[in-house]
Amino acid sequence: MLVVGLTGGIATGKSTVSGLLKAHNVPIIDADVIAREVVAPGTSGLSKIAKTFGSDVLLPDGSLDRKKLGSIVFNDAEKRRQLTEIVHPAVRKAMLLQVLWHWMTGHKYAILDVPLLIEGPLWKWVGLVVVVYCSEEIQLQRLISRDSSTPAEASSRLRSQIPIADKVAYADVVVDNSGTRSELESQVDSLVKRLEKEAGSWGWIVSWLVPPVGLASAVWTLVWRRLKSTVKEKKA
Ligand SMILES: CC(C)(COP(=O)(O)OP(=O)(O)OC[C@H]1O[C@@H](n2cnc3c(N)ncnc32)[C@H](O)[C@@H]1O)[C@@H](O)C(=O)NCCC(=O)NCCS
Ligand SMILES: Nc1ncnc2c1ncn2[C@@H]1O[C@H](COP(=O)(O)OP(=O)(O)OP(=O)(O)O)[C@@H](O)[C@H]1O
Repeated sequence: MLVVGLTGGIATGKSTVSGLLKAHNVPIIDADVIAREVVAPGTSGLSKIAKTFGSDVLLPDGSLDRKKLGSIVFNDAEKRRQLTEIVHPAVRKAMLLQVLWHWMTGHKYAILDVPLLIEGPLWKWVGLVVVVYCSEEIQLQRLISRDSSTPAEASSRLRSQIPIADKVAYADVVVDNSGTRSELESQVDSLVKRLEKEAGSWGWIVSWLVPPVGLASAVWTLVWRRLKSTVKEKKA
């Protein structure tokens, strides 16, 4: 199975692209959704957060005050590291289980929609990296208008990630979302065609029906990816 990493910078349009991919019946595993599930009321994730950041980051109903926690972690790299140390292992485990599920249910490919794919660095473990790009100016404008945030809040979020121009260097496919939504739609249509082609048909059926072939093909993809990532790291 081809596992595709979809990423970008904050507000470059990952969710918009994954919404368009869903309309093509492409299976999506959304890290932002999982990251919310693993800190829902009653989870060990939420208790660890309350222990680390204090009960001030909880709302009266016991759920996470996301705005308050965001204002802490997006202004302090050490606090952000503490939060990711709590949340990311649970997110990675849930994503792996979902990938296995999609493989068992006979999907040729699945998309991992992960905002921090490059920072992770999960990108070394996927077969194809797709980066949704727009300029930093557009990123800021869209972020401010979507979240009704102040320019300062939007900037601190943006600065807590690797700049989008640097992420592009890791991409196998760049989706340029600087233009209109209909321009984006036609790029997504081309992406789906490419995924269908890269995932193959007969080769994929053989790998699925004969698990040792599937395993060998997965190992080969990972070795190839490691070689490619070493070259990219040397260039960066
Ligand atoms: C700090 C939190 C509570 C703020 O919640 P909020 O609802 O305001 O934002 P939301 O979760 O929708 O995230 C919006 C975007 O912020 C960016 N972002 C989120 N966490 C981080 C982080 N640790 N570092 C950099 N950017 C981040 C991503 O681009 C994400 O798509 C939340 O983002 C969080 O729990 N972050 C840690 C988990 C995480 O890393 N999630 C990203 C996917 S694994
Ligand atoms: N081509 C476009 N033209 C105008 N607005 C757009 C376009 N693409 C996306 N948007 C808008 O920009 C905002 C950010 O897009 P989206 O939420 O898809 O980004 P994201 O990368 O998923 O963000 P995050 O990292 O916060 O999850 C949204 O309000 C969306 O409706």
